[in-house]
Amino acid sequence: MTTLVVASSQHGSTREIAERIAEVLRVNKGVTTVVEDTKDAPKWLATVDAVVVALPVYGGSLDKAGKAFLDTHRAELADRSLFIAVSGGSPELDPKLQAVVDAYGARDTAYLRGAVTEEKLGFKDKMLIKLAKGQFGDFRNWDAVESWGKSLAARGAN
Ligand SMILES: Cc1cc2nc3c(=O)[nH]c(=O)nc-3n(C[C@H](O)[C@H](O)[C@H](O)COP(=O)(O)O)c2cc1C
Repeated sequence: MTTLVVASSQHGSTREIAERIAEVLRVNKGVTTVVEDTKDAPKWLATVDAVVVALPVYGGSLDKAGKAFLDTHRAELADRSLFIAVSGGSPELDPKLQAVVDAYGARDTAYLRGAVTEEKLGFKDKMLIKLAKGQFGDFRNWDAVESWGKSLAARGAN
């Protein structure tokens, strides 16, 4: 059985989280994994039993491509073990967004802090972060990422 890890990522930090989740499942739990972006992930859906979707928060909403993947494939995902990881710059996930995430009926969800790297952002995005009084930095907690990733093996990602 293969676990599909879908990485919806605009600047790469959520992709690295998705890759680390896939790596710990593979190395520590012997699970066959594949990591794909939202464009290439659909072709795997028919052949996998478990799907982990990792997507960031942008401008107070779930990343458009990641949310579109969850919405478009809702029926197929309902027949599989689904896990959702949200990444964001804020210390905590807005409860309104948590409610949106919960509505997908995943077996488990996690909020894993991401990275807001000033050098990777264009002028407009930098201004948006500054206006929102957001912080720049790499807030990813790799211990939390790995421990959540490993925990999925006992809950259907195997
Ligand atoms: C323009 C912009 C808007 C953002 N808006 C939010 C936000 O509303 N809430 C939040 O928690 N993080 C916000 N972030 C932080 C991102 O969620 C974080 O940088 C995430 O790790 C980005 O993932 P990516 O590198 O895979 O694109 C924002 C980042 C940018 C650049």
